[in-house]
Amino acid sequence: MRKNNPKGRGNATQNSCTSIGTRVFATGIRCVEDHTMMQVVQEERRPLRTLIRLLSLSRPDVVPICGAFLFLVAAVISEMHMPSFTGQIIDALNSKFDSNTFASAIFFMGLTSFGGSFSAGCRGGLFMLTISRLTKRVRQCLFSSFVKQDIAFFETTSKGDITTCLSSDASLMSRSLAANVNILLRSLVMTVGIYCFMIQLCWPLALLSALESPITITAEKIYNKYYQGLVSSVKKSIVKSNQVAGESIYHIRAVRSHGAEKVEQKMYNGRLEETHHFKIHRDSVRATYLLFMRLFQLGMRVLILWYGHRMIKSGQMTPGNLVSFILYQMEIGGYVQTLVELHIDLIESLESAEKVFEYMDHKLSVLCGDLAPDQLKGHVTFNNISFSYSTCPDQKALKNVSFEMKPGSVTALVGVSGGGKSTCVALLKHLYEPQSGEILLDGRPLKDYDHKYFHQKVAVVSQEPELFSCSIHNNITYGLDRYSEDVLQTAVKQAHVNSFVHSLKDGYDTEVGERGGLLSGGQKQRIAIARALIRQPQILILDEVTSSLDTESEKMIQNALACFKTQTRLIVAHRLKTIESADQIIVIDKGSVSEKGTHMELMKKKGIYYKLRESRFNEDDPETTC
Ligand SMILES: Nc1ncnc2c1ncn2[C@@H]1O[C@H](COP(=O)(O)OP(=O)(O)OP(=O)(O)O)[C@@H](O)[C@H]1O
Repeated sequence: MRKNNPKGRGNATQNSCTSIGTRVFATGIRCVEDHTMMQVVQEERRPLRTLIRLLSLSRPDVVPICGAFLFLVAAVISEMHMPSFTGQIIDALNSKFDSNTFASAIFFMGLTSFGGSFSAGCRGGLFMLTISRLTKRVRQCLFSSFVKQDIAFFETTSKGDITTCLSSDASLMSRSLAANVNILLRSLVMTVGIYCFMIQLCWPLALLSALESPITITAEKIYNKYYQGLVSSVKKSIVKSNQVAGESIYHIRAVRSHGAEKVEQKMYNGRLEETHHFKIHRDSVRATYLLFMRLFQLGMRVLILWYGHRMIKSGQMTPGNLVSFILYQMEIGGYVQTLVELHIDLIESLESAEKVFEYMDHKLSVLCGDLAPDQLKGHVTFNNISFSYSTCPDQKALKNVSFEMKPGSVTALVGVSGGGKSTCVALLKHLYEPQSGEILLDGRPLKDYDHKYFHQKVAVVSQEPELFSCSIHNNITYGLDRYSEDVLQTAVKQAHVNSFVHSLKDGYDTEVGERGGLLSGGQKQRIAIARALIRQPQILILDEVTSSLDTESEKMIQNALACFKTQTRLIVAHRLKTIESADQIIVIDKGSVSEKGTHMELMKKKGIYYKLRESRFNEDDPETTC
C-alpha cells in the first residue's frame, strides 16, 4: 500500500529553508505548495484513471455493453412518450368522447409501455451479464496475480485482506461500471406523501390504486422466498470459491514448491464458472419478475383510467384531477436519494478498484528463467548469502553464509532455534531472493531455472506436510501434469503409503479432509514422501521431518526416506541419530556458519556442535529442540 506523508515532507523542507534564510524559505514554501498542488491534481485524476482502466478491462464485453446502452435509450424514449399519450387521452376525454382516439391512444400507450418495459428488462439483463463476466475476469486476474506473488507478500498482507479483495472488492469494482445507469433501474415507486395527495384528489381511485399494494406485496413475498434461495445458492457457491482460494493462499508454499499454480487456477476457474451460472439464473428470474410486475402495473393504470373516466362522467372528478392523479402515480420517489446513494456507491467502487489494481500491479522480486537441462547433477553452492525478511529489514536472518552440497551427498543443518536453518531451506526452495550473494545449482543461479522444472527437481518433505482437501491420490500427484503409473506405484510402495491405504474403504480416493485433518501425522508424512518420490527429484530437503512423530512412525518414515539414495539431501533435524552419518554437518548460529565438518570432526573440535550434542541433542529427551 502506498502511503503519502506530505506533512512530514513539508516539515523537512521547511526546516532546511528556515536555516538558510527568508528568501529560500519562501521558495521552499512555494516548492511545498507546488508539490502539494501536484499531489492534489494527481489525487483528483486517480479516480478518472481508475475508471478508464476499469473500462478498458470491460473491452471483451463491448457487444453486451453497447446492446445495454441501446436498450437503455429505447426505454428512456418509451418513457418520454408516456405523457404525450396521456395528453391525447385528456383530449379525448375533454372533447366529445371519441372512442376511436381513446382506444388508439390506449393501444399505443400500452405498446410503448410494453416496449419500454421490455427494453428495461433487456438493459438490466445485459448489464448484469456484463457485471458478472467482468467480476469473473477481475477475480481470475487477481487470483492469478496472488498465486504468483512472492512469499514475502503473504507475510505482509493479511489473509483477510486477500479474501476481501477477491470477494467484495472485485464485485464492487465491477458494479461501478454500471453504477451510472443503475440510477435508472433503482427507482422507488409510491411514497406515503403521494398516497396522501391521491386520497385528497379522489379516495375511491386511491383505494383502487391501493389494491395494487397487497397484490404486489404478496407477489413480492412469494418471489422473495424463491429469490432468497437463489441468492443463497450464489452465496454458497462464492463461499466454495473462497475456500478454494483460501486453501491455495494458505498453502502457497506448497503450491509454489510443486509448481501447481495452474492446477489451482483451473480449480478456482471452475468454481467461478459455477458461481457465474447461479448468478445468471438468479438475475434472469429477477428480470422476468420485474417484467410481469410492470405489466401488472400497466393493467392497474388502465383500470384506473377507466374508473377515472367514469368518475369524470358522474361529475365526481375533473379531467385535470385525473391527470394529476395519474402523474402522481407515475411519480417515482426518491430520485435524489438514489442519486446520492449512487455517488457514494461510485466512490466506494472506485476505491475498491484502486485496491484491486494495486494488488494486480504488485511487482515480483523472485524471478524465474527458462533453464531446464535434461541432466541435473544436484550440485548446490551457497555463496556469501545475506538475507533479511521484508517484515524485519533491519534484522539479518543470514550473514555471509557459504557452503557446498556435492551431488548425492547428505548435508545436515543444525543449530539453536532461530539460528537460521529454516531460512537456508526457504532460500534453497527459491521462496525468497537473498539481498546479497547467490545460490547456485549446477553452477547456475536459481533464478535462471524454469519455475516448474526447478520445483520438480527440488522436492521438500517438511515437519507439517501441506495436504489439500482432496483424495490421497490427488495429493500424491499434486502439481504434476503427467506421471507414469509405474512411477506412482513405486513411489507409494517405497513411501509405505500402501500399507495404510489398503485398509481404507475408498482406498486412494479417500478424502484427507481440510489440511489432511483426517489422517495421522505419520500418514501425512508418508503421503508427502510419496509426493516427493513420484517427482524423481535431484535434490531433497527434509525439514525436521520426524521431530513430531512417535518411534514406530519415525522408523517407517526413516525406511521410506532411505529410498532417496542418489539425491543431494539437505536435512534439518532435531535428533542426532539422523545426522550422525551425514557427509557434512553445518552449524548455523545467529545467522552465520559457525562450524562445518563430519560428526567425528566436530566432536573432536569440542565447539558449538559438541555442546549442542551434550546439552540438547539428547536422544532421551525428545522434547528438546535445537
Ligand atoms: N517470516 C519471517 N519474518 C521475519 N523474520 C523471520 C521469519 N522467519 C524467521 N525469521 C527470523 O529469522 C531468524 C532465523 O529464523 P529461522 O526460522 O531460519 O531459524 P531456525 O534455525 O530454523 O529456527 P527453528 O529451529 O526454531 O525453526 C530468526 O531470528 C527468526 O525470528
